[in-house]
Amino acid sequence: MSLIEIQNASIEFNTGKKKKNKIGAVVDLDMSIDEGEIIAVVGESGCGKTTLGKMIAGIHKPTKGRILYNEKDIFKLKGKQFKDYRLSVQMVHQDSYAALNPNKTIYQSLSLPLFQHKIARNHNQAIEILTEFFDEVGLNPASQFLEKYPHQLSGGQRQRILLARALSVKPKLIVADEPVSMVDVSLRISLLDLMSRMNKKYKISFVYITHDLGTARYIASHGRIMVMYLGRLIETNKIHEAIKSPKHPYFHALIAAVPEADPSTRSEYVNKLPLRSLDMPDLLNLPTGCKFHPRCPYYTEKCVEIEPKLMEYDGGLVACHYVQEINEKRQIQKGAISS
Ligand SMILES: Nc1ncnc2c1ncn2[C@@H]1O[C@H](COP(=O)(O)OP(=O)(O)OP(=O)(O)O)[C@@H](O)[C@H]1O
Repeated sequence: MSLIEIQNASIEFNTGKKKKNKIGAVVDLDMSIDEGEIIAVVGESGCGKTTLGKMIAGIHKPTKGRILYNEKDIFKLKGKQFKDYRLSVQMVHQDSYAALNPNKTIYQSLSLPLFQHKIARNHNQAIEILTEFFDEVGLNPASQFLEKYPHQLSGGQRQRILLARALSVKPKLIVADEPVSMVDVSLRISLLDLMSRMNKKYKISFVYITHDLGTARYIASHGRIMVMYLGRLIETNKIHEAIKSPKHPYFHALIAAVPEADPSTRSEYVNKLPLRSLDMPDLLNLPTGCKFHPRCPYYTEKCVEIEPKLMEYDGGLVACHYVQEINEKRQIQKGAISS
């Protein structure tokens, strides 16, 4: 049984007073998250990753569709039950400075949810719980950090504190939205390792949101990837399979655009896919049919007219009318190169 099941969910935002000013940040999305699973959600800026994350965390209510948690619709949960859901799904944001109240010490900020949700009944219990999780995230002795204000800590330390805060309320799922993008490159791996450890030790599921395929591959090495384009899920599969052999032309182009430090480790898809346009369409003025067709080198009239649905292909799901033909073409090209 899935921990969370998202069924045909959409989120629209009004960007002006008129109906035509509505944008679909997430469109008809289906997805399930299993206990202990790590899913990386990738895509270009503005494709709806954060909106999806906030929807999973119960912050944005879908304008259509449902989110089930242990088979119950979370937006039909009342009072304490909804609060419990919000506690079970924690969100860690990229900007650790904005996520912490600058006028409160770390202890004041982190003990508040513990008291609110009766996880700690007094100061000593709160200190005990926070010390345990500060140790867990490598911030020891905890006393050295608890009395500090956010500005007195480094970005890496603040991000660890956010992870300790999330852990302290014993979540089932952490939605980590670009959690390492504002941290020094040298510290990124240790934070990703920390999340992997949390996943294994506490069986916490992770939805890891990023535009960086390298960190996605690292953290979700045994998990799944979901590729989003203009609010739509366009490809999903086990991450290794997907990166080794992307199926949707957009995902192929995304992978081919990643610079590799060691060219010998490049995947066979490193050959650039010459896109017809580098620009993303405007969400207020979307193309007809397949939303990728104005950029796709393989498009036909069918793509202009009909939006493809996700369909099973080679162990994953892909939303492309010509996935089979394109894949065959690639195999032939690959054969020609290697012979
Ligand atoms: N509260 C809001 N009101 C109106 N529009 C919004 C709101 N939140 C997001 N959007 C719009 O929805 C679209 C998707 O935004 P979202 O932040 O989910 O994308 P993203 O993939 O996370 O981007 P990034 O990687 O830049 O954070 C964008 O066009 C954004 O401007």
